[in-house]
Amino acid sequence: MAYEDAQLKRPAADLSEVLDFRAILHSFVQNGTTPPGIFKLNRDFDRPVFCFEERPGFYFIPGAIGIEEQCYWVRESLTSFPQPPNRTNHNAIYGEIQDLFLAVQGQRLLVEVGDPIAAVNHRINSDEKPLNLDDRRWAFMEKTSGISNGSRKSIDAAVLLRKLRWSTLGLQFDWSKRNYDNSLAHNKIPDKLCHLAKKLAAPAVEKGDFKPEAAIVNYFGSDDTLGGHLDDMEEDWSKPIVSISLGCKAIFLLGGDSREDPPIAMFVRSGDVVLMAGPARECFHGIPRIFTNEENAEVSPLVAEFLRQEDCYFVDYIRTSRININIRQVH
Ligand SMILES: O=C(O)CCC(=O)C(=O)O
Ligand SMILES: [Fe+2]
Repeated sequence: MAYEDAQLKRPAADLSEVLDFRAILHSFVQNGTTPPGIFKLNRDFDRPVFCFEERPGFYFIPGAIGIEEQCYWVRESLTSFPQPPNRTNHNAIYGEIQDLFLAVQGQRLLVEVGDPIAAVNHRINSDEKPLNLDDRRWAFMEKTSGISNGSRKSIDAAVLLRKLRWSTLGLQFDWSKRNYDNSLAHNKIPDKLCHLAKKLAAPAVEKGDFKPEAAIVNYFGSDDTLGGHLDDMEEDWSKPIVSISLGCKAIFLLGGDSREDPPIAMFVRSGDVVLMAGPARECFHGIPRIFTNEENAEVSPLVAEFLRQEDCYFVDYIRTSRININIRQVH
């Protein structure tokens, strides 16, 4: 996942060069035409599916997810997906964090509560089973509790949510070994996500079945990018990666199988779905830019839906963030 690629990282200077599949869909519906090098799949699916002549195995489904469903997946991405045993980028520093989003709503602080010296003293001075403070050294506390004063380290739950960069569902991906680690505790990928991924994957599944086993959820704040990379840790590359965009608009760069191939730049908006299967699994790709300013983020329908549901914490988050859920068959 971590192949840096200067070419893919560079933002497109001229946005008029960036392909806009919403406009492509619009003209296809109006007059049945597509730009040179792009065609619509002939087979019938719920929505038109577009492909590039020069990138077989890559599929773009504009507006594949409706607005209410987008809200549902944003909620899940912020509330249940980061819950243990799913791992997040915060695990390495804080250990398991339970109920991060509830803590944001409660305006709490994550406070370092474990005190290694107290634990040793406790062990020396008592016959009791030693306190297992090393397992849970951080806990959420009320800001008013006063415990954050003094020498204890603490961090605002809202800051932690901002710094959430990824969570992993189903089989857990070990970023240090760049591989799936079957021995790590995990839950099955949620049924609803499994059903959705199977349905979305259909245009890219020619034979056999697509079995969603793992997902990586990427969270992007305004300056976050994802460098050019390949997802090459899954066994069967004929199976697609199903990639769902939520929140702010971004630019997706699709390179070729060589770093020399000039990448194709396209906008990805909330509700768009990309599939990469077969030869497209060997295409470098990345996210060089997300748009968090109001006029370019194109997130207002989603914001309006959350406002209707009176969910200000979701609104605050999604106004300036993008979430990508990408689902994979591992074995
Ligand atoms: O954010 C995206 O649209 C792409 C994510 C991706 O390529 C990945 O997680 O491997
Ligand atoms: Fe990827």
